[in-house]
Amino acid sequence: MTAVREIHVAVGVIFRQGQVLIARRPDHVHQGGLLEFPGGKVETGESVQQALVREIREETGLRIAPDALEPVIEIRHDYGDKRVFLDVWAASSAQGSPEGREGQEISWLNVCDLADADFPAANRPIIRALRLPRQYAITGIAADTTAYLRQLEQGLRTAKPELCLLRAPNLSDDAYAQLAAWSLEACRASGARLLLHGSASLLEQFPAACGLHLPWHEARQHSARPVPDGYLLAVSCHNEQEIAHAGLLQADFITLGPVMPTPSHPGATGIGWRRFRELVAVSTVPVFALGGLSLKDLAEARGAGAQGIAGISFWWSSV
Ligand SMILES: Nc1nc2c([nH]c(=O)n2[C@H]2C[C@H](O)[C@@H](COP(=O)(O)OP(=O)(O)OP(=O)(O)O)O2)c(=O)[nH]1
Ligand SMILES: [Mg+2]
Repeated sequence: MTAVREIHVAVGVIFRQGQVLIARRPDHVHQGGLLEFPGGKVETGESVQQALVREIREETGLRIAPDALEPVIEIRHDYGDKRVFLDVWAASSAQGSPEGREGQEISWLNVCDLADADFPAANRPIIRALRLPRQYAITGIAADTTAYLRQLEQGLRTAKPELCLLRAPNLSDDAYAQLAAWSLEACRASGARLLLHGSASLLEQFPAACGLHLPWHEARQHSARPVPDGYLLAVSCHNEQEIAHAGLLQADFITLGPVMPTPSHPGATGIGWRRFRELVAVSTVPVFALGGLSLKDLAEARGAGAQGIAGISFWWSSV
């Protein structure tokens, strides 16, 4: 049997005033009746940007400039009857008023109102990516609890991270729980979302947390998503097999690294950007680059297909 050819699809997330343009696929086509981001197949000889400009024009009448496109995520998905490579780009300055030029219904929706079940299955990670920021701020060490809380509040105030992880692997469960209670309060007050790090039972103890980040030794013990969809689920991954497992668990995102050598994992050499890019390509969920990175590395990370960068040093001063 010959393998089914993968279809390269240019997908456009068009933003206007905080909303995104959504169309309904005609009933008779593949994945018909479901909602979609406008776009279509990349034709021979076209770049993905050229294809997107053309498809958006044909389907909606909107004009977008190819150099205003920003990469969002790349997704490979096998529908059984079709294999697609969704090459997803965002545009925030489309010209004109959109119309469904192929007779399709179109509308502007808020990202928080996009429901997985209304879209083709391959779209789940696109929706996840649109809800995630470019930085994932991980707590570092501090001399004692007072210093930790002072550092957390200072980091929240100055770097204003939207998404944080309370990582303190050397603490006892009780000490971690105490820090979690305080940190949740500090994050709530500053509008940041906080994930807790450890086992799934943490969310039963702290239902007000925004999600759970599983270290690999916890993730490997699960064979299905251990938290409800309303929470974020993150997994620490280091290789292809772990990335596949995170996909199976329907993680909302993963961290992957260390990309560069880092003081928090002494002895581990970085995988480097080339290997990082190869591993991102096999992930079916958004990926944050982790390990020895600073904000200067964000462009490199995004160029390698990452959602953004994760780390300690860009928001946490060392003691
Ligand atoms: N445009 C678009 N296609 C998607 C999304 N999600 C998803 O799985 N797909 C799949 C469905 C199709 O198999 C493929 C895109 O095909 P398409 O029907 O848009 O292609 P096209 O505009 O070139 O249409 P046609 O000229 O071949 O009729 O990608 C999405 O959000 N937007
Ligand atoms: Mg199309």
